[in-house]
Amino acid sequence: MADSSQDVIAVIPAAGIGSRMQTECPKQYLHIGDKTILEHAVASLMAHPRVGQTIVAVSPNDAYFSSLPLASDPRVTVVTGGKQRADSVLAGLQAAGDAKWVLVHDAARPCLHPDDLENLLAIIATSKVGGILAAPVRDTMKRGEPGKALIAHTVDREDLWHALTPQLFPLELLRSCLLRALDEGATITDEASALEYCGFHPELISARADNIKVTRPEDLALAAFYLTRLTQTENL
Ligand SMILES: Nc1ccn([C@@H]2O[C@H](COP(=O)(O)OP(=O)(O)OP(=O)(O)O)[C@@H](O)[C@H]2O)c(=O)n1
Ligand SMILES: C[C@](O)(CO)[C@H](O)COP(=O)(O)O
Repeated sequence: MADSSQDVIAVIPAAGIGSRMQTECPKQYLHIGDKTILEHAVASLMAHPRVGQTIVAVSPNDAYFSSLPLASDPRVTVVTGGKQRADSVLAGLQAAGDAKWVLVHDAARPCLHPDDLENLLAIIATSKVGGILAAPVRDTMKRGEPGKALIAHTVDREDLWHALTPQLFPLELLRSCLLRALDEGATITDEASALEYCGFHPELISARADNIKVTRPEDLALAAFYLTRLTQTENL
């Protein structure tokens, strides 16, 4: 029977190939300690009492997911992802039950801090549009000349943020915005961009910068370091 305190579902896009990581297996299946990056990412959401059904979108050619304990967890549903990240997220949403809100979290972000998840979920009490975890830009930002490694100008970093995940939205609103944006050929790199395309202004929830996405080879050691620190300080 569904638990009514679990009013949020989670969708984990995990159908990427990790081309920038240059490893043999997709990066979400690399191990940090005794778990894969995907398992760390899923566990960080499932640890929250409000999170119920968790939907993982994997590649049609995936050869790894079925051997993980997650594959036989009754709270986990697996779906086939698509060509782009947004297609994978949409495939996950199409398999969702009747929860009102959905958290979307990259399979490649294993270092989510529970306080950031709590801060994001807190907006459910006041928001009709949803929001995302984000980190204010710290460095001086340069715009390059198109196609050249030459500085065109310095970009004002005031009000500039790094978009992170999880991103939290009313399920039906996200589904309809993604369908419209994809149908109209918009560029959608995260869920918020689908809502922006449809005229909404999701909230920015200031979050820790150590919630990194493992993208390039050098990120793996950093993620392992952050995760060890998180496990030690939070007793996870
Ligand atoms: N068609 C796709 C592409 C990406 N993703 C997922 O979206 C998240 C963020 O994407 P990114 O870091 O770009 O992952 P990859 O696409 O795997 O990496 P790359 O761009 O280096 O190939 C990852 O969890 C990835 O598995 C997905 O579910 N479906
Ligand atoms: C969703 C995301 O992680 C937000 O930072 C990001 O957009 C994923 O894709 P990218 O191609 O690595 O930007």
